[in-house]
Amino acid sequence: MLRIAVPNKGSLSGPASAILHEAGYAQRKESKELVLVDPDNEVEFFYLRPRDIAIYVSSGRLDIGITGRDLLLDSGANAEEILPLGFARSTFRYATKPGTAKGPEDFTGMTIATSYEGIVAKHLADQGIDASVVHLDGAVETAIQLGVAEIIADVVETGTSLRNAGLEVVGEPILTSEAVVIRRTGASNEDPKVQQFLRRLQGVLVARTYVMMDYDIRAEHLERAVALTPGLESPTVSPLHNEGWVAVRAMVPAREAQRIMDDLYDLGARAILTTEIHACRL
Ligand SMILES: Nc1ncnc2c1ncn2[C@@H]1O[C@H](COP(=O)(O)OP(=O)(O)OP(=O)(O)O)[C@@H](O)[C@H]1O
Ligand SMILES: O=P(O)(O)OC[C@H]1O[C@H](OP(=O)(O)OP(=O)(O)O)[C@H](O)[C@@H]1O
Ligand SMILES: [Mg+2]
Repeated sequence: MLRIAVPNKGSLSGPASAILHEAGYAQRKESKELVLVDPDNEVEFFYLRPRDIAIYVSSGRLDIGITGRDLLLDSGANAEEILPLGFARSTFRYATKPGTAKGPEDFTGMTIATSYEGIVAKHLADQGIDASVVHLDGAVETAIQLGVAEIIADVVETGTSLRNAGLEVVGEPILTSEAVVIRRTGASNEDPKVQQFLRRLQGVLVARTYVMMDYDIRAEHLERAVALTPGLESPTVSPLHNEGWVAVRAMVPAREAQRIMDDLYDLGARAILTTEIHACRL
């Protein structure tokens, strides 16, 4: 059985279970369940604290895990990223009250509060900055108001939490994060069960990113239409009963679908349809 770690709480938990469910795996019905066996797919899911997942995976007791890139790096665990998943996107940044510092070079002698001590200590050491780091579990934005630190280093998504605390980002982002699939560093790439798991998740990512587009067009405009909808390999072109017309079918990026439909219409295409893709293997 493939043993997989899944976040049990926080921002990663819901979307991680959702992508696994879309990929055809059984998922827990209740947030208190800690282990779930999916016998049909020969997989066992362990619902663990997101912060602990890299440690379990690096121990070799679990084959793979879903966690945040920032949590993986912070843990210092012997695990590596094998597939980015595109959700729980954020940046990790320093922030402070306006006027405190222009950049990390001004942090010398100051105290930085964070839940990600590993990332911050390494970043400061790499930059040769001599500052103290104080570890807090969460809600670190309040640490400045309460005088525990002059600077914070935290996850920033929309920036709302910082704004509400009267803080502003300082310096460049330390890193950009998203949910990722991880495995023990150097673990075999060839395990067919792991390969199948990754193909299924990739299939969901593609199905989320693309739509299927169908349209009819006069054969003389086909080349220009196909340039707009090149598909992944090459579009399917079928004859229509009406002579001089063909039907075209191709995958297109969902984000661009409306613009492509407008351009196809202007070229003379008609009966332009898009349909959602539910699953795929590339
Ligand atoms: N607002 C957010 N937007 C996107 N990703 C986030 C956000 N907050 C946290 N994350 C990501 O979630 C992961 C941290 O998960 P964790 O469960 O420790 O914290 P959380 O999601 O803030 O939950 P909580 O603080 O409620 O326990 C990290 O990868 C982090 O980048
Ligand atoms: O830029 P934003 O969109 O505001 O998102 C970022 C905030 O979200 C997370 O906090 P969370 O609500 O999980 O609380 P926590 O600080 O206790 O983890 C994170 O720690 C930031 O505080
Ligand atoms: Mg949080």
